[in-house]
Amino acid sequence: MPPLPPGPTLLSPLGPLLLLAWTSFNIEPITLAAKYWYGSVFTLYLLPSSPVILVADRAVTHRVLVQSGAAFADRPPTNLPTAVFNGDRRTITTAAYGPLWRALRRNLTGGALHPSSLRRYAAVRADACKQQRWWGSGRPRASAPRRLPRVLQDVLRRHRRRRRGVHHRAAEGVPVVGGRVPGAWRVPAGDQAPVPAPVEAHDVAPAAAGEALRPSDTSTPDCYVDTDGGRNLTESEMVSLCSEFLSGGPDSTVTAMQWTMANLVVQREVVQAKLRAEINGIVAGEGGHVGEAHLPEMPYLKVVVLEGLRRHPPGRFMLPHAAAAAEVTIGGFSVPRHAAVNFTLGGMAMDAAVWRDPERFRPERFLPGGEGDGVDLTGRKEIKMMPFGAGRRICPGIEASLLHLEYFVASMVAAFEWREVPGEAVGLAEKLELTMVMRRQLRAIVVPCH
Ligand code: HEM
Repeated sequence: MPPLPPGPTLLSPLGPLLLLAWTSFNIEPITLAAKYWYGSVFTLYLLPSSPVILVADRAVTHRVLVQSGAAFADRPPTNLPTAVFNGDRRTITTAAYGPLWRALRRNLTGGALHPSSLRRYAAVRADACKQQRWWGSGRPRASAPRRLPRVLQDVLRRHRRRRRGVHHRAAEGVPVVGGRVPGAWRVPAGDQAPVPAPVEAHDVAPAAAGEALRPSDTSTPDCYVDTDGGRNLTESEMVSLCSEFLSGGPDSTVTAMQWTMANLVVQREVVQAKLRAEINGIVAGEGGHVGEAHLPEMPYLKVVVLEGLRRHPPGRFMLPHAAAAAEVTIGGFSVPRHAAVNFTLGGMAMDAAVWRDPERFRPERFLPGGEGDGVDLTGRKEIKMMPFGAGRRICPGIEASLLHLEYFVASMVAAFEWREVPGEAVGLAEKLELTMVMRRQLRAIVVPCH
């Protein structure tokens, strides 16, 4: 077999110390230096026994994730803490590439995240926007950071419907433990492709944690996996699935939204004013209220959101991938079966070979004639930026996230002018938490426009 990709051996003893010392330790600068010294495929030993193979080249990433199909669509085995929190590889994010992963993912994309489902929740989003009206006091407020996560989580969590008198409470279709748990798809046993089939809803009384689930409603609610080979999901599996849905999704979206709003505050007179002019031109006759039907008519809004995702991708790496078979190579180097393989998603979006003046927030680069014109976020043809990943494991929340970003950014800009607090310049320094957030939270004066 060819050797592992080269990499800094010094990190082998230092890696665990760095990780222990800083839980939010950002390895991005190390990957930049490693790329310089070792080329675009290299190995980092953040834990001595677990090499991470990093790919820092757009063309190689395209070959590995898109052209090679499923070759790198697996995930590495989970360590103990991840297994505790993620139901031992029984969530979409952690499941091995295979029938369970396919079933879980199809249930999400064909159900809760299906465009028709997303459309159905337009009223919840509109309601969330109405609740923001109190922001417009003209006084400085840390509005965006405090309210945005709540607004989005409201949207994702409080999807209420009444069917035949039964009140379902579900997070875009994900069962909520402790409330009413909607039924879901049955995953057939064996290796055949899972065929979704609705099964009954269940009711978990809040006080009855641990008790058996009782069928309570035979309507067909939004779905999630309920059974696997004929068995019910355990409560801990349900919690893991709910948590996967409710934590990563809103967190990444809110992060992207805050960065976009921050840049709109910094460039109030140019970018924000241009965006408001576009929005007003479309919604002026409707009291400034943005409806989702208006969004396709707003090309500048789209490029503002794209530039936010390019300049400040919430994650700088993907979730770790792994080879789906033994004896696989990348760029002539060996990739052991269960080794983590990752991609420098953040670095690629700042690649000066593609992006002119990449540090600058400049939405115009995505307009006709610009270097980002026609960019494909799924990276099917080529990878220029990939805030949602690429290939088989690409983020299934991509459409939902773009809708939320466009709708909320447009609504916030239509309703308020966002101004810098005098004497308090908006800082664009970063801090690594679950996602790459603003080191100093955005504070802005929001002035009602209507
Ligand atoms: C701006 C918002 C978001 C960004 C930037 C983002 C980004 C990503 C990235 C980079 C990955 C890793 C892809 C890979 O490993 O190849 C991912 C995976 C995933 N995302 Fe998102 N995401 C966002 C929103 C959401 C939302 C709203 C949901 C669902 C409600 C979601 C659910 C998932 C799931 C389940 C996976 C795992 C996919 C798999 O392993 O097959 N994400 N996301």
